[in-house]
Amino acid sequence: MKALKYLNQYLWKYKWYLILGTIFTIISNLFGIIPAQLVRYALDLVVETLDIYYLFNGAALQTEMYDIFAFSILLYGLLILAMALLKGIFLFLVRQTIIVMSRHIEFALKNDIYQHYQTLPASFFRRHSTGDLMARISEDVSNVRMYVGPALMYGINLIVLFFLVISYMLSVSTKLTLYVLLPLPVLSISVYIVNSMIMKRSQEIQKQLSGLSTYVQEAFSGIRVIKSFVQEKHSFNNFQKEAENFKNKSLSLTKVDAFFYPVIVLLIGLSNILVIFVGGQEIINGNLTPGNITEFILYVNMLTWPVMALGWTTSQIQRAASSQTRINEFLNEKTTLVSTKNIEKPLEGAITFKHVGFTYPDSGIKALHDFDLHVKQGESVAILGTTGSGKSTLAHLLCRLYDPTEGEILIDNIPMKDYDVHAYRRQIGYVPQDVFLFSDSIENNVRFGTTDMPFERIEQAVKDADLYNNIVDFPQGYQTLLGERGITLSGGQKQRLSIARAIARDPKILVLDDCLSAVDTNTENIILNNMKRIMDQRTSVIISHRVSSAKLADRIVVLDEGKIIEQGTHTELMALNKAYKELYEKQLVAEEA
Ligand SMILES: Nc1ncnc2c1ncn2[C@@H]1O[C@H](COP(=O)(O)OP(=O)(O)OP(=O)(O)O)[C@@H](O)[C@H]1O
Repeated sequence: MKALKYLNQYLWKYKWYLILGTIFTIISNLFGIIPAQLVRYALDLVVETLDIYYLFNGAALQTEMYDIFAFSILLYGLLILAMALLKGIFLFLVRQTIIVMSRHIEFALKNDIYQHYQTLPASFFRRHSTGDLMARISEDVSNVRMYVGPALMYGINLIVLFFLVISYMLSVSTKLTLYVLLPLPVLSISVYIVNSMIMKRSQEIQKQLSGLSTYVQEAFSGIRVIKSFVQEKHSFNNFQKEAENFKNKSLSLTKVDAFFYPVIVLLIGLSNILVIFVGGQEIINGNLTPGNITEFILYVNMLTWPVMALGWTTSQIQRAASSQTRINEFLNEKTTLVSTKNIEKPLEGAITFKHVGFTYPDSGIKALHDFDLHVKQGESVAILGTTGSGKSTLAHLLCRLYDPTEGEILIDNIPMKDYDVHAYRRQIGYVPQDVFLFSDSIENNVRFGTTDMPFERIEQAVKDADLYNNIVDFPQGYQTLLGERGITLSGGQKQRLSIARAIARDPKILVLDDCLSAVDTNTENIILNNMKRIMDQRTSVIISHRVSSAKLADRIVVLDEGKIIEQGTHTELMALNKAYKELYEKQLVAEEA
């Protein structure tokens, strides 16, 4: 429950909706209660006037009396109708304030969570699955909205109605009020118990459903593998098992539902029987009128729905509390990638690694050991190494996706940590190993949020990445849609588009993480030569496991198990006759073969 305190700031922000909503709830309930008294007056009028009416049997006055009597009844009827109409109008206003407030809170909360997600470091996204992140920003926020919306609305309504109805009941008869209220706690508790059962089973169904959807999503994403390994039958059997589980869980919920509603109706019926029995005795004793009993029955029935809603409301609050706990868990995570000095200045591009060591926090794997390297401004350095030697880790550190666990990195002789994180990253062009393109046009993928980027710059970047000829061949050119809604580019085209995106931003430091692996050696040479031209006076770090990508660099650094084992130019390393030369010859033989 404590977790829900977090929402108070939003409730405070939209307090006027809440205050007005409460006022409208009081008014709408008043218009709901007054008709019960009108019914009492009308009924008592009928009972009393009928006796007098029959006394005047045959007299001319009887017709006159009938007219007055019929007019009064009609008036009561019209008044009741008017009250119902007014109640409806105010109920509409209640929803227009409290439910609207809940939608505003949902919107604000979603925005805050999304914004917060974006501040969190890469390690956070490694620890949590995308499904989990999505569930917290969608399903959990929806649960929380049910609390600040419908649950709050029914809660306020319940308090107001209880207070009003019980004071009206007490003003008529204390004894009858006590009898009437007797079954209500039982009703409330049983609704709560059954609701908790429903909630538990619904959650299980929800979990099973998300398992089922994940299975189906994965099966269709990997449909090519399933088909080529002729695993359709096996895949269907697995699906059937999951679906069977889902069916059984849904049936168990239906059982509870089917039992629940008749029990509620029975308990309400019991309250009504009590009113008629005890009230009937009171009428015989002359303490109450038939109008009073009718009024009471109306009151009891008025209380039933809110009492039923009490169980629902409490379980919604519980559900919201557990959802908010999950949301708070992420909101309380703070990024460790902060800057103390927030320096914002144009970079020149000199990079110094000083005894840098790095251990991945989640796996404990030490990816870099005592790494020392100085890259001059404008120099191009190739980092070469076997798989798992720590090359991508270097790229992550250069983009400040992680901070070194030992030593430090200096950029233009200033610790990287002192730069404002965003201002620093804006000057880095990063081409990741796993290319990621958005389901958008080619132009927007290159532009990527920089709305004021001139089209000529995009075109030049595309030409430098050797993608121009491919794009002009597409019927829609730069407006060609990619991803789910559009075409699928080949692996090499994707890599080149990703390079165009990085160079279009005119970065001071370019980090290419093995991003030429899917292009042929010829294209690789064209791109690297273009890169040499554009990156003149800028620094580039070219990470690769291919010698062909490395040999054009000013300097080559060979990495093994997170340590530098050789460095120098292509000619120097060839002369050294060690790891580089061995790799070069191996790859040359493979290429010739
Ligand atoms: N996010 C991560 N969390 C935990 N361990 C990681 C993570 N990324 C990499 N590692 C581990 O760190 C080591 C270095 O990985 P890295 O990706 O830097 O190698 P690499 O040289 O780029 O390899 P490749 O050429 O195959 O991409 C590996 O042992 C890897 O398993």
